[in-house]
Amino acid sequence: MPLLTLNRLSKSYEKKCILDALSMTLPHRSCAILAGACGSGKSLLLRLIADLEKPDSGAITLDTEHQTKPKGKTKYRSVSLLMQSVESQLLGQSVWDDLYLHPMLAGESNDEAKRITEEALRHFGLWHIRHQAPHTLSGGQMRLLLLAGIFTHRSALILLDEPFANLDYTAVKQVRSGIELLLKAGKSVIIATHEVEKVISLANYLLILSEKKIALERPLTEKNRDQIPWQDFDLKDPYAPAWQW
Ligand SMILES: Nc1ncnc2c1ncn2[C@@H]1O[C@H](COP(=O)(O)OP(=O)(O)OP(=O)(O)O)[C@@H](O)[C@H]1O
Repeated sequence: MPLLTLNRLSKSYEKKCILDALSMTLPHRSCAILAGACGSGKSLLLRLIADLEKPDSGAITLDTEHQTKPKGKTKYRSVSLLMQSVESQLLGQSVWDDLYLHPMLAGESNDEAKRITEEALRHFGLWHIRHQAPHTLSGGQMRLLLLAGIFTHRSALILLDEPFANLDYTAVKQVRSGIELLLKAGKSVIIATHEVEKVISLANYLLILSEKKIALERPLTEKNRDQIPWQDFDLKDPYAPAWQW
């Protein structure tokens, strides 16, 4: 069974149809790029998968059979979403506090939450700035902090909405290394992005959203990436050097 199956999802706003009987599957251990033009519905699709909004019709099935579920009273999530508006998702007074909220909200004991927080901060290279206020971090550090929080969730599937928006090259590298840590931990990731070239070397699956549906869905490899009809969907950045990431 695939990790995620979407079956004929439809969604309209005030009679304007945005997604129309959209279907797709996502294999386990995927790092998928979700590409598509502005306004095609990428963010909406991620919100539907994260259960933040309901479709008008259709079904979403997630296979959590193999997910490590915590014992006892601890809650767990199946899907975590990093939204585009980064600052609105940072809640703590310090980097430490912000990360600590994740295991605390999941119902971990104080000691376990402290252990998880320290581990995630060290793992994501944020330990040295643990006393800094989140709103004083750079854009790349903010996203890393959010990825570190998601790392503690035990979610099977992680959704990232435009994780490279407004970042310089150093920050792009930081976010890419954060995504690599999530992948190494066995999580699957869907990355909605216009900046395909920044993540193509990490990705192993491609989803293109066009005309209210997934118009193209296939495994992505170094060998087949040049055969994808990127131009048909206006997705290859004419200003970026060929896939150099
Ligand atoms: N809550 C809402 N109410 C009305 N229309 C909405 C709502 N949310 C999204 N839309 C519309 O749905 C369409 C898809 O929006 P969405 O933000 O998902 O696109 P996108 O592909 O993520 O765009 P971008 O790449 O620019 O971020 C747009 O036309 C948008 O105006």
